Amino acid sequence: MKDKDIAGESCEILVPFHERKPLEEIEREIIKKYRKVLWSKFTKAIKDYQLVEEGDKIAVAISGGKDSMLMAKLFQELKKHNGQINFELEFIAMDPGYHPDIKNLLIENCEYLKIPIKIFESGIFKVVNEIARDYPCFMCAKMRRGALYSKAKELGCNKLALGHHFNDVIETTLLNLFYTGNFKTMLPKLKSSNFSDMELIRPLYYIEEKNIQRFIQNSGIWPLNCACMVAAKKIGSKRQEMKKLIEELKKTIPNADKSIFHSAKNVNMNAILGWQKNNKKYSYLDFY
Ligand SMILES: Nc1ncnc2c1ncn2[C@@H]1O[C@H](COP(=O)(O)OP(=O)(O)OP(=O)(O)O)[C@@H](O)[C@H]1O
Repeated sequence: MKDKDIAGESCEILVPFHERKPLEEIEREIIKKYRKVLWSKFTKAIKDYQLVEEGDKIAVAISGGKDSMLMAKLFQELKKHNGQINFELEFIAMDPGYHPDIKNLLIENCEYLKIPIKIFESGIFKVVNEIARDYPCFMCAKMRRGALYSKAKELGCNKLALGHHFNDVIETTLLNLFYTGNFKTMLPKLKSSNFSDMELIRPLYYIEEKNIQRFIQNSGIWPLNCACMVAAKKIGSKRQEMKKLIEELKKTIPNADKSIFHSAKNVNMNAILGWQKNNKKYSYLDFY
């Protein structure tokens, strides 16, 4: 069975262009054919934001989707080719209560790609379905983050890597702007507020989604497209709405995506009405 049969209705299906390529070829292409759009962007984010440091033990969170599978392979390549920094990797996959076919697809893909995942169960789908029917996505994301941090900590890791990429960053920025009226982006790393000595890192920060899709489809892999069993059929995705909006904007403003991304680096504090820091609100008039 192909996973298009089990995906939610609102999910985009990534259909491979051809049969699965041999693993050695997939690995080689990451650093050769996709050097500019994947490998260099991954290493640049790591360097710019010091995402990987000496002695780190990093829990790489694998959902089985295209983004986190690529992230796993990039980390494995980094370990192979980087001689300077000593770091260790754990690959963790949380089973929130997947359909058995989804779980099998996850396991089979990871076996083929030689990603040694540690799967653990959380029962999140069941809990969310029972106690948070009206806001399942919010609750699910919160519980998922907690479950991943706990597992990472249990394995002795000091960092948790998530597969958010460039487009997730700009979509989040616009979601905040349009739906909550604030300016807030997604950061490349942050300290956990609930788990001491744990950091969250996003090494795909500079990587564009279209290049991840191209790589995955060219590799011949069927990723998990949308494994949600709770909300997928109930709600349309606001993120999808932002994605479409950005595509429209790019037709007339080709660099719109890059400008949204860079705007979070170029905030002019002399032309800002108000801001929040550590839960405290400030107005520019406080400093007038
Ligand atoms: N069940 C899970 N087990 C482990 N990690 C997860 C799981 N679900 C999500 N993650 C992590 O959180 C990141 C963001 O999750 P989200 O659901 O937004 O992913 P996505 O955009 O569909 O990415 P992916 O293609 O990797 O699934 C994933 O890239 C992955 O690193």
